[in-house]
Amino acid sequence: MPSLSAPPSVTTKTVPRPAPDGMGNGLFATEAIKVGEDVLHAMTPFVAVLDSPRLDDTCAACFGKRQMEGTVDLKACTGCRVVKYCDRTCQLKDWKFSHSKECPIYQSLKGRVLPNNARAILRIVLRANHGKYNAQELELFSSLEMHMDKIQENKEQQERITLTSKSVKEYANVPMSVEDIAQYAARLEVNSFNLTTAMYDRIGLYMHPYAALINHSCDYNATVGFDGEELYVKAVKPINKNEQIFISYIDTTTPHKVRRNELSERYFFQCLCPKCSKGLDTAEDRFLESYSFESADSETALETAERQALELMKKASESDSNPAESIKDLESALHILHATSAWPITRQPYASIRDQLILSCLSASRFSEAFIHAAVRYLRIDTVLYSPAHPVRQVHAWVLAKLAIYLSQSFETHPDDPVRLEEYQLNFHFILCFKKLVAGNFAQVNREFVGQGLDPTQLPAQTLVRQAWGEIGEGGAGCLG
Ligand SMILES: C[S@@+](CC[C@H](N)C(=O)[O-])C[C@H]1O[C@@H](n2cnc3c(N)ncnc32)[C@H](O)[C@@H]1O
Repeated sequence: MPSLSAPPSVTTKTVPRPAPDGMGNGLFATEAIKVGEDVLHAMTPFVAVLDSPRLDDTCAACFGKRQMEGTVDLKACTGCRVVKYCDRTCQLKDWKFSHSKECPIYQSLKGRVLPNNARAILRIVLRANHGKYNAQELELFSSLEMHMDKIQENKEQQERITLTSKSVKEYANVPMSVEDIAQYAARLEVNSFNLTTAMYDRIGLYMHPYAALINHSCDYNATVGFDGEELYVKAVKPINKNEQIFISYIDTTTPHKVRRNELSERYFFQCLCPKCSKGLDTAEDRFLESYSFESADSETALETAERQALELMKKASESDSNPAESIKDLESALHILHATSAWPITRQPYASIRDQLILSCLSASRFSEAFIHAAVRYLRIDTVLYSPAHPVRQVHAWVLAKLAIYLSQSFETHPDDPVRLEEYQLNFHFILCFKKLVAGNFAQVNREFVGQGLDPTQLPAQTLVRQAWGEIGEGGAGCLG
């Protein structure tokens, strides 16, 4: 192994070294790290690009950070009209990073927008060929696992990578072979992160060759988050000196079989973490034990329910569906799972359907309903699915607190006022910036409730909401399915 170390733009309490159990290299703690502390902080990405639908509503330089802090009128690049920026500062930054090289290429495509992975590979190729990476960054990148042998066994994946690499070579017009570009593409597939907002919504892909050294465990001790273009890895469990850092590459709230398939398809390994070693004996899989199979068809009934619920969830997430239609579909999906009498509210896809339903309710200004589902999620679901310090729990806690405050103040006193959703969401975003989130904890949320004179059982005359709190308190959340 070449001597790998963190580039100067990274602050970290880790060191890379070979990891056990065929994991390749990994990162190990150089000192004890407390819950909530930074494991790693990278100031800039090796490459980061927005997903195509986000090009229109998110700044391609700060990735929405400035939009969270106040109203920003995004302006399209006058050259290519593909990317948008908050202002000249953001534009100049991206121009220097690599847009000066890619802008003429985008222009030549005459309105056709390359998919996100092609845009990312193009950026890496252009930057590498113009000497914009230092030797240390390139050495780290070249050391990363790419599983070329496995990719070559998969005809579809191989063809996709070759096709993208050929196009990138043609557009970039650089003295690099298609094979070398294909290696960049393969490394990107295995090593990129989902770039997310502070609300953990995916907006693009992000690659950092030092952070990419972190291996996966479904029983992880750290999580990744973003503040604009900065990447943070925070401890969600106490980490001892010399202990390996683990994050989760996938949604670990899904059953064992789903996790195993996702990890082997995209990352080519079998997870041997403590959670996977338990096989079916975990909260995600144990639910069938209490289900009495009366006939051979019973298991099929559960599978049918799951399929129908997933279909409705997919339909609801299609970009052109209006929020009221989505709410109907998502409620039907919840009812299908609830009607099996065997599906705990913590088992996927129940939890994800509810997450989506909360977003649809907010988009449709149906805040009482959003509140009820947010309360069930915070009190009954997150406590099972996530460790107490997990940032997702903090995002959900803030959403709940803000909804409670909103419902108790504005909603009650001005029932006829049209709700200005933009303002409302902006307010959310402002509060939910990543640094604040991870520094926060549940006591803070509770203090906010109390500080606002809010006892959830004493909320104003919102019968539905008060009733829901009562039901949750009595452990009756299942009836909200
Ligand atoms: C993002 S890279 C992590 C860094 C990698 N270990 C390396 O040396 O380049 C992902 C790859 O690491 C390996 N890996 C990560 N977590 C693993 C685990 N829990 N068990 C086995 N291999 C793992 C797999 O080869 C996977 O495709």
